[in-house]
Amino acid sequence: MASPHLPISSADPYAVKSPGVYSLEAELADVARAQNRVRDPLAVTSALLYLDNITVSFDGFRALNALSLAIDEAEMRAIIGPNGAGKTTMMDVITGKTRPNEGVALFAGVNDLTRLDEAAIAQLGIGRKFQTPTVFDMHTVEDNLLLAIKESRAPFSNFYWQRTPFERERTDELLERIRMTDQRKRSASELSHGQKQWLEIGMLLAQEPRLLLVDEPAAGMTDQETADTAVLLREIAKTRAVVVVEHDMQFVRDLDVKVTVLHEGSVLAEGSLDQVSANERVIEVYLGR
Ligand SMILES: Nc1ncnc2c1ncn2[C@@H]1O[C@H](COP(=O)(O)OP(=O)(O)OP(=O)(O)O)[C@@H](O)[C@H]1O
Repeated sequence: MASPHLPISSADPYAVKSPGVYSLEAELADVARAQNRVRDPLAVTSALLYLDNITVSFDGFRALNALSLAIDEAEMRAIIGPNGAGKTTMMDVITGKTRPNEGVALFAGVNDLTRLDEAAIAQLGIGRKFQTPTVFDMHTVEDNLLLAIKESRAPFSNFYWQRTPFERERTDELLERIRMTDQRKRSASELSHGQKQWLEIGMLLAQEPRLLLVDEPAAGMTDQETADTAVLLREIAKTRAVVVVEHDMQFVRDLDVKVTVLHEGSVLAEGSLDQVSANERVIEVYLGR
């Protein structure tokens, strides 16, 4: 497996360049350091996310059955598979919502996800986007982002609408990244379904996750929104890992990334969409139906 881990050198990309002087870069460097983003020399794997032999049983039924999967830094992976294949359960294991009965789940080679709670895992830099957008409808687009920025910096603190220079710059940057600068003053309640999804992705990016888990982003989107979402996720995956669970094959094709097919709680096939689409077992259990 390729190991595009981050460099550890005197030219530390996360170094604070001018201590004492405000800069967005320096603020983000603190986030990276807090998430221990420079590769730990004790890491047992170069993969950012490493699942090995994960089994989850519900009353004897194996929702995950010896599942093994590795995701590299800044890799985007699409996960497909029939209903009940175990996709959601896998996301639940990664985020600490479900404890596996067996197996290894490591983040950044050192963090044992099976021993951490959901809050600690989020703090490590794993963000999860559920299928239904959860934005604050009564607030504007930019205030939704501001709330997420404030929450990521001082969880559970009192909320003040006044913005610091960091928050102003960060809001602008996130608006640009999700291509919603021209929508900033609109109430979230007026947005289309697709725009709400992008806004929520922006809110997750406010936490600077190293790994973003995205559950069926294309569901309910127009064709244009679906195509735009693929472009957005590809852009995001240049700087962080993204795992996308999706049923929409045109969307998966647009993502143009390695695909993992799950079936009955295990990996059935991996490869490009063309490769897995030609796999007879995959056709039999999923694509050909
Ligand atoms: N809490 C639970 N208790 C019992 N069975 C469960 C539980 N959660 C999931 N399952 C079962 O585990 C299997 C895997 O479910 P999961 O939701 O992970 O599949 P999925 O691939 O996400 O499916 P879908 O595409 O329909 O969302 C299913 O058979 C489901 O019924």
